[in-house]
Amino acid sequence: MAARTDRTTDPAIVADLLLARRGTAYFLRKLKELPDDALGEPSLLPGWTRAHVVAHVGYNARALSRLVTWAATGVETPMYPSPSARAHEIEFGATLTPNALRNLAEHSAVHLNVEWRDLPPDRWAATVRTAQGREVPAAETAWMRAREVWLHAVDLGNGGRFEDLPADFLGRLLADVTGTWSRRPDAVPALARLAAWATGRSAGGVGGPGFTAPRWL
Ligand SMILES: O=C(O)/C=C/C(=O)CC(=O)C(=O)O
Repeated sequence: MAARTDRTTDPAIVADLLLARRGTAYFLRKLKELPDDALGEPSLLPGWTRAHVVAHVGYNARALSRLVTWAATGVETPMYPSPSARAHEIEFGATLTPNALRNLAEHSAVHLNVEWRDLPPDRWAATVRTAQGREVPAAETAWMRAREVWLHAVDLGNGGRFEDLPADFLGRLLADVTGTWSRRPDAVPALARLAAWATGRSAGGVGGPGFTAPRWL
């Protein structure tokens, strides 16, 4: 019997799927390195334990699987019923046992992978709506997942570093951030500081006391 592989052969989608899958492997590796009793400790995200991060990453895979199902069937299947349902689910997830959390992270990733694998080539262009209300082609789910797994691997706070993340991921992440900031007047000061630093015109760096990066997602 032939091995089952992705039905899409579009080079851009194949590359994004690879980035998401490598990020998932990295996240799951950082999770495996954590002993059970470390999951209740704070993550690098304010107000979230590592258990919150793991629950969020698991539920994100389920939410993205719903978008892929939407693309496959044409039946609207939102990521989450509402922002409060999303927040409630993460709070609930953070109370799961370490074993259940590990299962959630792994099984949801496998499920998303199968949904991607089986999505017919012509359905990757189908429009779906994200939890932020953005209308995007289903192909964007691969990049959305890559962003979640690479960033939240660092947020686990057990040694994951931006320096370990692939350069193509970092470049695209910054393009996402600066793209969002350039459309938001309140974020222009941050954009200006970043541009000054990146072009070698600000020896003082980007941040500083009392200067917090504006939201980008
Ligand atoms: O990229 C977007 O428009 C939305 C992304 C998310 O909502 C990712 C999450 O924060 C999540 O799945 O909970």
